[in-house]
Formats: sequence, C-alpha cells, structure tokens
Amino acid sequence: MALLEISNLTKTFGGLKAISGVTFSLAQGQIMSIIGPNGAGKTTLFNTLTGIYRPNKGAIVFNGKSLVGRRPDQIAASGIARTFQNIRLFPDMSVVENILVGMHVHFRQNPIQTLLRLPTFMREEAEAERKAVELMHYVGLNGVGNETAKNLPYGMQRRLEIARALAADPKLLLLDEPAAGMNPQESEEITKLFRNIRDQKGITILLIEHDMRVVMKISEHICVMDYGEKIAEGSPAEIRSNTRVIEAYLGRGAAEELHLETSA
Ligand SMILES: Nc1ncnc2c1ncn2[C@@H]1O[C@H](COP(=O)(O)OP(=O)(O)OP(=O)(O)O)[C@@H](O)[C@H]1O
Repeated sequence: MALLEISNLTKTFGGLKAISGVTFSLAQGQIMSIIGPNGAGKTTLFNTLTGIYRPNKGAIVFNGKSLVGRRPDQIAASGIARTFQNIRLFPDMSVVENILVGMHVHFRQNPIQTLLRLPTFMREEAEAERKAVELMHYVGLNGVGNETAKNLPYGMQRRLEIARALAADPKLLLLDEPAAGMNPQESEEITKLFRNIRDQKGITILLIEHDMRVVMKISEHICVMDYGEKIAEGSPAEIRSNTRVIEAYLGRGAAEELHLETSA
C-alpha cells in the first residue's frame, strides 16, 4: 500500500495555478525526488502537504487517512516531518534544545506535571535528552550539544535541522533543498545520511533538490514539475533521457554529463 497518495491536487494563488492537477504516490520506504525549474510549484506542494495551504482541489491520503483540512500540528503528529529551504532553527537555543523542540509533538506531560516537576516529568525529560544526544550523534554532530545553534557552520546547521525533524519520529521526511549551499563533499556526505535514515530507520523520504548529482544518486523514483504540472515521472535513467524534461529543465549538456557520470 502507498504511504502517501496525492491525486489531482490543485492549489491556486489568485489567477496563478501553482499546482495543477498533480497525481503521484509514494511507497513505504521509498526515496523519491521532486525536481523542476524555479517556480514549478515544488515548495507549494510541500506547503500543501503539511497543512500550511489548503488545496483548492484534490486529495492527499497519508497512511490511509485524508490530510486535507487538517492543521500543520495535526499533520506533524500523524508522522510527517520536514526541513526548510532556508534553515529554520531556534538560533539562540542550544543544539540539544533545538532537537528537544522536535520531540514536543509526542510529549505526554500536562502543565501541572511540568510545573511541579513530578517524577513522571523528570523521567520523561531525562529520556528525551538522552534521545536528543543520540540523534545529534546520528546525524554526525559530535561534541556540540551545548553550542548555540546560530554559531554552528552552515553544513552543521543543516544536519541539526535533520536531527530535529527525526526527533518527531516521522514515517515520512520531507526535505526541501537539503544540499543547497553545500560543497560536493558535504552533499555526498548528506546523501549518505539520507540513505542511512531510510535503510536503518525505515523512514520514507521525499525531497526537493536542484543538485542533480544528489538526485540521480539517491532517488528510486523522480517526479518532474513545470508550471505547476507534473510533466514526467520515472526512474533516474528514464528522467535523464526524457526529452520533455531535458527541454524544460535539465538541458541537453547537463543530461549527457549526468548520463556519463552515472554510467562511469
Ligand atoms: N503564498 C504565495 N502567494 C502567491 N504566489 C505564490 C505563493 N507561494 C508561491 N507562489 C507562486 O507559486 C509558484 C510556485 O512557487 P514555488 O515556490 O512552489 O516554486 P518552486 O518550484 O518551489 O520554486 P524554487 O525552485 O524556486 O523554490 C510561483 O509562481 C510562486 O511565485
């Protein structure tokens, strides 16, 4: 059964169709990318999926339940976590505190327990901190638990965002341009991290990415958007040789280069 099924999804802003009748599905455990030129509607798709926008038409079914009309916090609690195109951390909080924020969707304490610092609260807090430190190590951040988030180098802030998303224990992870601003070595390392997240934690991944080396290396399936419409979908090899995708987005030179690199 598909974990996520999107059918005939449409989102307009005034007269502009940012998403126009898009249909695709994502199987449990799959890594899928959404690519396409600037303004194609990729981020709007994420914002519609996570309840920031309500679609004008269409259905979004996650884990057998409709998400249309549900609030972002309800959607997060149902198992969808995301990172953003522009990193959104709590800049003045520590690394561990930022990860703890990601866990709040599952905290069970009520305000009385918290205020009185009852044993249940203390136990849950200690357990949450232990889990936060574990996740910090998992994403490759070591010895920086007490550092203020804003003082971390850019690549480490990206990893921290991923740790915070994982802290919510998601079934589906949405990554919006996770390799943006990274050098080739950093993007290669982060690609490995995504594969580990899927292989070791069984988390399904949907990513928007402009770095075609990352996309072609990691994706099992690719969906291509242009002017709000899905213009193609398929395996990396199918997408690299799709004439419409080459014309709308990849360009002939880039497609040939990618073909040579991946067949080398
Ligand atoms: N809140 C909004 N109000 C009005 N128009 C919007 C809004 N959000 C997005 N748009 C428009 O919808 C279209 C799709 O934008 P979107 O950001 O989803 O594209 P994208 O594929 O993510 O682009 P990029 O690769 O540059 O991030 C664009 O024309 C954009 O200007």
